[in-house]
Amino acid sequence: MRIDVVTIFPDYLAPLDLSLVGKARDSGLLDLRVHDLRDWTTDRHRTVDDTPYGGGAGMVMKPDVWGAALDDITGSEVERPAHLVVPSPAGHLFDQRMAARLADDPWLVFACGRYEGIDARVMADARRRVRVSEVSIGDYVLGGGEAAALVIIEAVTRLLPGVVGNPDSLVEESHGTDGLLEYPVYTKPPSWRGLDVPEVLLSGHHARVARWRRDQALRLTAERRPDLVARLDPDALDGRDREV
Ligand SMILES: N#Cc1c(-c2ccc3cc[nH]c3c2)n[nH]c1N
Repeated sequence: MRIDVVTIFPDYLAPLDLSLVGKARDSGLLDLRVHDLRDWTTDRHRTVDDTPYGGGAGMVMKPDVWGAALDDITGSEVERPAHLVVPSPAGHLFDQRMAARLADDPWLVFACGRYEGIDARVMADARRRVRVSEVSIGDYVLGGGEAAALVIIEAVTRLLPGVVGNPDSLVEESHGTDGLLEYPVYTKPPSWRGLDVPEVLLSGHHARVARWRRDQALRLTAERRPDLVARLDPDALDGRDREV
């Protein structure tokens, strides 16, 4: 997979050199390139914003600068279709299912806005040539798209084949395929500051451990995310294996 990120704060994306995403880059599983939007400005002040039509506070990012940048980047490979991902508070809500869909794309280009956002004609023009998705990582306000790009890139990269050592670990986790929150986890010592690991986890009885974990996942999901419970398959709720 190739990922390009366009931003006026390239250093904001420095964490993508580390850990899981850094390893994916080093191993060649991920070709990630970060671009400074100001490289496409043409004035001596390297201006990327201007006042909003219709008035109002703040500034809007200029279409001509973004257009030049996206033309260069998305036009650089004809054999691979680019998918433009634009973090936006007005975007479709990002979730694990969207992460899985994006992980199937061969090429993602992130356009990270700042100020009051990117001139809407940039996305309208891009839609003439490439797939465009405006995506939000949640119902709160950030100062720009870079933090969202970090979140989305990490969630997508870890789903790429070969990135996570044990693919099984992708299954049993919060918001994984069973739609439940993850059960509590423990490691040595068996007792710590007077707090003991639940006995069942020390029993070696795999079926009981599995049942306990599912019960915990159901309990936590019901307590913390009743909205996810509403979406569950009723047959899956009791955790019994059934012949299909
Ligand atoms: N994704 C996302 C966002 C944003 C966001 C994204 C881009 C810009 C550009 C200027 N301000 C922004 C806020 N706020 N909250 C979210 N969940």
